[in-house]
Formats: sequence, structure tokens, C-alpha cells
Amino acid sequence: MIAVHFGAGNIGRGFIGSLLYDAGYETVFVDVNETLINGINEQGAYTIELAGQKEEKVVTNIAGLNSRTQPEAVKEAIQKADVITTAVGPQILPIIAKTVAEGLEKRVQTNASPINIIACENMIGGSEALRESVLENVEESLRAEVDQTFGFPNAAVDRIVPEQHNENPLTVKVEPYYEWVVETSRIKGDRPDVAGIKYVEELTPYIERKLFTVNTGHAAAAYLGSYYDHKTIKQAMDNPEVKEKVRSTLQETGEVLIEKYNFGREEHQAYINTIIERYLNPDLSDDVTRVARAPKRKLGPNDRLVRPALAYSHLFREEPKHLAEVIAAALLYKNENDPEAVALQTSIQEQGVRKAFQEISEVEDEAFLHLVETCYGKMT
Ligand SMILES: NC(=O)c1ccc[n+]([C@@H]2O[C@H](COP(=O)([O-])OP(=O)(O)OC[C@H]3O[C@@H](n4cnc5c(N)ncnc54)[C@H](O)[C@@H]3O)[C@@H](O)[C@H]2O)c1
Ligand SMILES: O=P(O)(O)OC[C@@H](O)[C@@H](O)[C@H](O)[C@H](O)CO
Repeated sequence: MIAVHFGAGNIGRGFIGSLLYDAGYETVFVDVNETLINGINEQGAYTIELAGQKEEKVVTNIAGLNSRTQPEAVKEAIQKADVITTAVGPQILPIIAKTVAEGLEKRVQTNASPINIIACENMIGGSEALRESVLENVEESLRAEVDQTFGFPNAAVDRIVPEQHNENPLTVKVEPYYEWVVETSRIKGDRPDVAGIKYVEELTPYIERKLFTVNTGHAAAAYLGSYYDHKTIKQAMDNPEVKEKVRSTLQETGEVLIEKYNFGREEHQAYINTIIERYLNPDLSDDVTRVARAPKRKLGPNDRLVRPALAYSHLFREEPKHLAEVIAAALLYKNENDPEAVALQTSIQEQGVRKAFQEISEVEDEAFLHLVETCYGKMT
């Protein structure tokens, strides 16, 4: 069995590659990072270290392709693949869509067997977004057949994999915890037989619970942590003020999730508690800059801050004051090595915080814009 996986980065090697290996796949990693691809081909294996645990795991049965220099080989791999997965970042999905489209065009003309393409990104509707970009790139005469043959089931993936600072660039240190949920309703043909995947009919409650708890809390720790000048998530969470604000933010998203999806209150509180312990893992050092990366994406209308904040004020007619404070901290986030953080600060300087935030978040609710602007004012 062959898996083609786009993105040999942290989650690609540290999570998806690991589960595909356990399931017996030969994994062809596709990336643009020459060091990673050459390393995969030269070493033919890599090591996963589980934070806080002694034993290591070795992943073998791997190959690497550089999509910039070997596009034809990538398309051939897609023709033979039994499953395709991605972990490249939401902003890269439209870029890989062209190669995926060309591979699927070839496949539909030579090997009509269905396969599934699973985007493992932190976003709502990731695989669906990839499907739309892929179909835009498919020749019109083949579009209907490609769409009928290939499934794009949405997924939620959860495992904290920080930036890596290891001697061997392939080695990856991860937290032991993981969750990979895939929706069955959009699958074509057989489900990929991966023991670590939890299949569910409807993904929305799972992806919203994950994004609006793990990632909202993480973003809160990162942006408030940066505000208080902390360098790692653990350092931020060791500051009682930040920890309390993270907790309060997760109470707001928790109310939304419980109201929308009827999660048990105690069960959800236990979920929050586990996540806070994960942020505090003493065996994992996660930089604030990684978790805070791409603030414009994180302030987008369907992402971890704005969507639950608007849902909260809509459902409860109350101000989501903790989420608003985290949004203000995100608007204050500065990092000259992060192009989105630089663009955000330029936009704020040029047009003021309200207009800059409104443009990114697409928020029309005047009361909420006012709330964010007030929080921002208090924090500057
Ligand atoms: N790291 C985590 O804790 C974690 C957990 C869950 C989900 N995710 C999600 O997984 C995705 C990847 O995150 P990551 O932390 O692994 O990032 P990463 O930067 O470590 O990995 C992304 C990889 O994609 C590669 N890439 C970039 N452009 C490409 C292209 N055109 N074609 C092929 N490969 C390309 C990069 O070279 C890099 O190796 C994101 O959507 C992220 O939100 C991350
Ligand atoms: O990957 P991002 O930039 O969407 O978010 C940063 C982190 O919150 C994220 O990578 C988490 O570590 C991960 O989602 C945990 O499952």
C-alpha cells in the first residue's frame, strides 16, 4: 500500500507519517525542503521521540520527492497511491492543488480506482477547500469524473509537535497524545485502513471542539504570552495571570461548544483540563512564535478566535470579553520573522486597528469591533 503525503514537516513526520507506517503503508513524502527530502532518501528512516518517554520509535518504508524539481514523479506516485494526505498549512493547499489535480487527471484516465485525499490542517473544511482548488485546476472535460471518483473527507488532527532543534533534521520530538478524526460521509471507495483514525459520520463537532479548544487556548497562551514577553508556551502558562486568562477564554468557547453540540459539561471540562496540562508539558519546549505564527490567518472569520467569539455573543447576548482580549493581544503581536505579523502591523499603522481588524476578520458587528478596539486600547 502506498501513501503520498504532502508536507514532511513537524506534523507530517511526527504524526501522519507515524500512523501511516503503523498501518503498513510505504509513505512517499512530498515537500519543497531539499534537506528533508534528501535526508528521507538517504537515511530511509527517521526517529520519533515521545516527550517524557524513554523509548523511541523508528519509522521506515519511506521515500521522498521534491515537488519543485520532480513534479512528474509526484504525479506518477499519485497514480499509484492508495491514500493521499497533506500537512502543509492552509495557505499552501491552493499551491499543491495544481500538482494533485494533474496527478488525479492522469489517474482517472489510467486507473479508475477511487482514493481519498485527506487534508490534515488546522482549519474547518480543509479537505473540502483542497477539493475546490483541485477541481479548479482539473481540465473541464475530466472535472465531473475526477469529482465522482476521488473523495476529500475532512479531518481534525491533534498532536503538539513543536519546532525541532535536533542534530538529525529528520528526528522529531512529539507529545505522546494524539487524535485523528476523519469524516466518513465524503469517503469514496474503501476507508483508509489506519488504526489510529477515528471515523465519524459528521466532523463539524470534532473539528470545532478541537480548533476552538486546543487551538484557541494555544493562541491565547501564545499571544498573551508574547504580550508578557514569554518565550515558550510553558513559560507563558507558568504565569498565573496568563493561565487564568487562557482558562477563562476556554470557558467562553466551552459554552459555545456545549450549547451547539450538547457536549456533557463535565466531559468538556475534563477535555479543557487535559489540554491545559498538555500546554504545561515539562518535556516539550514549544516556542510562542510557532504557536502565534500567521496571526492574520488566526484572526480570520472561520478561525479559532473570531468564529467562537461571534458565536458567543450571538448565542448568549453577552460580550466574549476574554476572547476579545486575546484578539487584542493577537493584534499587538510583533515578530519581524513572521510575514503575516509584519503585514498585520503595517496594516494597523496605515489604517488603524479597527479597520485593520475588520478587514482581516470580516466582522460587521459594530459592538464587537468596539469591544476589541477597547481591549486593544487598554493594552497599549
Ligand atoms: N505542529 C503541530 O503541532 C500541528 C498539530 C496539528 C496540526 N498541525 C497542522 O499541520 C500543518 C503543518 O504544520 P507543521 O507544524 O507540520 O508545519 P511545518 O512547517 O513543520 O510543515 C509544513 C511542511 O510543508 C512543506 N511545504 C511548504 N510548501 C510546500 C509545497 N508547496 N509542497 C509540499 N510541501 C510544502 C514545508 O516545507 C514543511 O516541511 C498545518 O496546517 C498545521 O496547522 C500542526
Ligand atoms: O498550526 P497552527 O499555526 O494552526 O496553530 C499552532 C498550534 O496551535 C498548533 O500547531 C497546535 O500545536 C496543534 O494544532 C495541536 O494539535
